[in-house]
Formats: sequence, structure tokens, C-alpha cells
Amino acid sequence: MRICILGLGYIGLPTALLFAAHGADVVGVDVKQNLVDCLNQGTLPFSEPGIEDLYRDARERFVAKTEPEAADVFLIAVPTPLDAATKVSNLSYVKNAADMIAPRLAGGNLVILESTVPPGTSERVVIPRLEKSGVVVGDFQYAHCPERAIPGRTLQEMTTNTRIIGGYDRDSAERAASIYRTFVTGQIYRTDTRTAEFVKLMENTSRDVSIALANEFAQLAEECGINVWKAITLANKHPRVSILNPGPGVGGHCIAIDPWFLTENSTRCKMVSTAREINDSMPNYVLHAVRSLLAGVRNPTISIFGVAYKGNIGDTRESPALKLIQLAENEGYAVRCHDPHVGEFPYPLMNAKDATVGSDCLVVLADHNCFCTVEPADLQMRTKFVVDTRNILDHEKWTKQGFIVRVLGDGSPVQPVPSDGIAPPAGLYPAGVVQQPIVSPSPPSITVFSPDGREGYP
Ligand SMILES: NC(=O)c1ccc[n+]([C@@H]2O[C@H](COP(=O)([O-])OP(=O)(O)OC[C@H]3O[C@@H](n4cnc5c(N)ncnc54)[C@H](O)[C@@H]3O)[C@@H](O)[C@H]2O)c1
Ligand SMILES: CC(=O)N[C@@H]1[C@@H](OP(=O)(O)OP(=O)(O)OC[C@H]2O[C@@H](n3ccc(=O)[nH]c3=O)[C@H](O)[C@@H]2O)O[C@H](CO)[C@@H](O)[C@@H]1O
Repeated sequence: MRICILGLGYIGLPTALLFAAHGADVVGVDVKQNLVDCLNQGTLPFSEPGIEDLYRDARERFVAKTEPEAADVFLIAVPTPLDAATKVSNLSYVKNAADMIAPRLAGGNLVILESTVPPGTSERVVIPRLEKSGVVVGDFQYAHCPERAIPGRTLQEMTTNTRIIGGYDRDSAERAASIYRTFVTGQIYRTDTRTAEFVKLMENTSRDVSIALANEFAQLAEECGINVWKAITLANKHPRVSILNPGPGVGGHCIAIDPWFLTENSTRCKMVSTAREINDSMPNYVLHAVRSLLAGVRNPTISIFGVAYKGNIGDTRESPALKLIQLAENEGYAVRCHDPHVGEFPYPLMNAKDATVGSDCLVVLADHNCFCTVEPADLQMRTKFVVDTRNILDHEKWTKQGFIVRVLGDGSPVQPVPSDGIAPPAGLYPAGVVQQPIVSPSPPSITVFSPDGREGYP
């Protein structure tokens, strides 16, 4: 089987390598000449567990090019960004990819769209463009097979996740299923194209709404004088409750934008857009906390740890860090950034020491594992404030080194500061909300008992 894959990014490249490593002859196509050159020389554009080994297994059957070639199967994995101003999906990359395939399309070919798209895009946009080839759908086969792997576990999930295959007709769905079966071990479910498009968007929207609820709980907890992390741990002991983690906002190429694909043509929906607004407003909320800590500091400098959109990956698309940095700079703060996972970023990246020397507040945004082992004693900050939006630091260790640590969603009752008079508000309250000063995270206010009846903490 010869397969031509358009788009060699976070999804298209691993998919191409998986097909090649499992016996298909793969032509990977990308419009970026430098990416194509690097891939043919053996340099991978991003890291992902297992991808180097996979590349070695795939190399004999994989070649990268800038133009598609005749093939049995064409697969589209190009970006589907959101127009920021209108909140409408930008399908120009998908349209271009279909236009590039059309001159090479022949009867008996199968075209698979993996990119995430609004419901109806396959029928209304992609298939008509492919039919400009002169071959009509039915004579070629078509399926929408949305990708559902999560960055950080891409290869494992591409292989083991269940797959949804939306076929134009039964034959298209069966053929697409048999092709994925070459490397997919998970269940494969067949449906129509529009349902598959909708299912993908529902999945990410459901996660976005759940994260928004966690973020709202964090704010409510602070108003109620509660530590939201302990409260969530307890609530999740319920067999039918599974609350997600609050954080500095939702980023990435999917969850931050896909919900808008569902609602862009709707006049009725409220919950989806409200969730988006809550998650988009989290950088403002975090900055309010920073602002209240730094109220008395002249010419403040803040240090951002983690500009990737989430932990242990290098992708910065739609990262909440971008908004937080812009807001902070507009407040007059000097901002320094540190992220060992990220290669390119619109702002300069520094090592941990340079990013913190003389700084007044460390703000942890991405939950990279490596931040858990940073030694506070090694940092030469001017003012020792930390805002931990992911609740990942060893707060006792930092407090012992003289840091005042604030955790998103920790509004626990507080105690007076003994000596130097620094009296920041508890939790991440918006500026202007008066709180008592605090010294360190207080013990949980809920007493729990272990199964053997001993008193303990969750
Ligand atoms: N990244 C993820 O975790 C993820 C997960 C599931 C689904 N998706 C969806 O998969 C799609 C691809 O996302 P991605 O993260 O891989 O994007 P990406 O930006 O990492 O990669 C896309 C690549 O396509 C190339 N490209 C653009 N137009 C092209 C064309 N006409 N022909 C050939 N190449 C072209 C770009 O140069 C780029 O290298 C999107 O619809 C996204 O929503 C992404
Ligand atoms: C339904 C689902 O699982 N979809 C996944 C998702 O991948 P993702 O990497 O975008 O997803 P997340 O890991 O959820 O991260 C998103 C943002 O939410 C923040 N976050 C997360 C959990 C939490 O409890 N609190 C938070 O604040 C996190 O920091 C980050 O900014 O979309 C891909 C493309 O469609 C899918 O393929 C993939 O299956």
C-alpha cells in the first residue's frame, strides 16, 4: 500500500511513521521545505516518547516531499486554527490540502481526513473539492477519522486508543478501518462523517467544560476559605464524581479552540462559550494574585516557569503563558521566562537561575516534572514570592527557604505573619479583596478517617 500524508506536524508525522513502520510505503508531504529537508536528513522537529525509535523503524519506507504523489490512500493532517477575532474555524489549510490531492486522485483511492473540523465540513467543503478531480465520491472512498491521541503519549495513544471512523459510505468505513488496523490495537467504531466530526468536538468540549468547572471551583474555594485541591480530592472519592484540576488556563491546538467549532453556527448555546470564557480568563485571575503580592514592590520583575501549554511537552500553541506575559508587561512588569522543554517562543527563554536572579515573584504555569526538583536555595530572588498555579511544588521546602507561596485555589484559613511584616492575601484572590496575612499552608480543615478508623489527611 502506498499512502500519501499531507501535514507532517504533531499528528501527521507520527501517523506517517507508524504506517511506514508497519509496512506501508509512505510519502509524507509538508509545505515547509526546511521541515522536509530536516526529516529526510533524520532530524525530528519535536520530541515525543518513542518517536526516535519509531523513526529508525520507519526510515526505509518513509520519504518527505513538498508535493503529493499518486497513492492508494491520501491522509490529511493539516492545522485547523481558529480565527481569533471572529471565533470561526479557519479551514484554509484543509481546503488547500484537498486542492493539492485532487489532481492526483484516481478511482479506487481512499481519502482520509484526520484534521479536526466543524460538523458537515467533509460533505460541504472537502468532498466537493476532491471531486474537482473529475472523480466522484463513491468512485473514490472517503472517511473522516479524527485523531484523539494526547500530546505526551501520542504514539501509545495512536496505537491503543479506540478509533472513530466516519465513512462516506459503508465501503469507505470498512476500508479505512482495515488500513488503521495495520497498527491500531484499540477498538474501531464506524459511523458517518458528520457524526465522527461531532464526536471529536464533543470530546474536547466536554473536557473544556470540566476544566472550567474546576477553575470556577478554585475561585469559589478561595472565597469560602477552602483549599480546592483538598476539596477536590475528597469530592473525587465519590464513585460518580471526577473533578479535574484547576490551572492557569487551557491551551493547546485542540481544547482551547475546538469548542468554538461546535458553536460557530449556533445561536443557542451558552455553556460551551461560558466555559471558554472562564478558561480564557484564568491568566487574568493569576495576574491579579501576582499583582496583590507585588503591591509594595518597586519596578517588579516576575519569572514565568513553564511557557508550554501543559506539563512535559514543548508545544506553546494557545498557551496561557502568552496572555499572562502580555498582561504583565502591560502592567509594567519586567517578565523573564524559563522552559527547558520549549525551543522557540516569542519571548527570550533563559535558564532557571538567570530567569530568577533579582526577580520578585516566580509564577509556575506549566506542570513540568523538572520544576518539582528546583532547589529554592539556588535562586537569588529579590523578593521571595511564588505563585504555584498547578500545586506541584513542595511548599514546605520553599517556605523553609523564606518564600511566601501562594497556590491557585488555596483560600485556607490563615495565620498572622510573625516577623518581617509581609502580609500578602491568601490564595489567588483578585486584587482588592482583603484577606488576612498568611505564613504557610495550613492543615486541612476536613478530618478524614482511613478504612481502619485512624484519623488522617487525604
Ligand atoms: N496536536 C494534537 O495533539 C492534535 C490531536 C488531535 C487532533 N489534532 C488535529 O490534527 C490537525 C493537525 O494538528 P497538528 O497539531 O499536527 O498541526 P501542526 O501545525 O503540528 O502540523 C500541521 C502541518 O501541516 C503542514 N501543512 C499545512 N498545510 C499543508 C498542506 N496543504 N499540505 C501539506 N502540509 C501542510 C504545516 O506546515 C504543518 O507542518 C488539526 O486539525 C488538529 O486540531 C491535533
Ligand atoms: C478529550 C481529550 O482528552 N482531548 C485531548 C486533548 O489534548 P490536550 O493536550 O489539549 O489536553 P489536556 O491535557 O487536557 O490539556 C489541555 C489544557 O487544559 C489544561 N488542563 C488539563 C487538565 C486539567 O485537569 N486541568 C487543566 O487545566 C492543560 O494544562 C492544558 O493547558 O486534545 C487533543 C487534541 O484534540 C486530543 O487528541 C486529546 O485526546
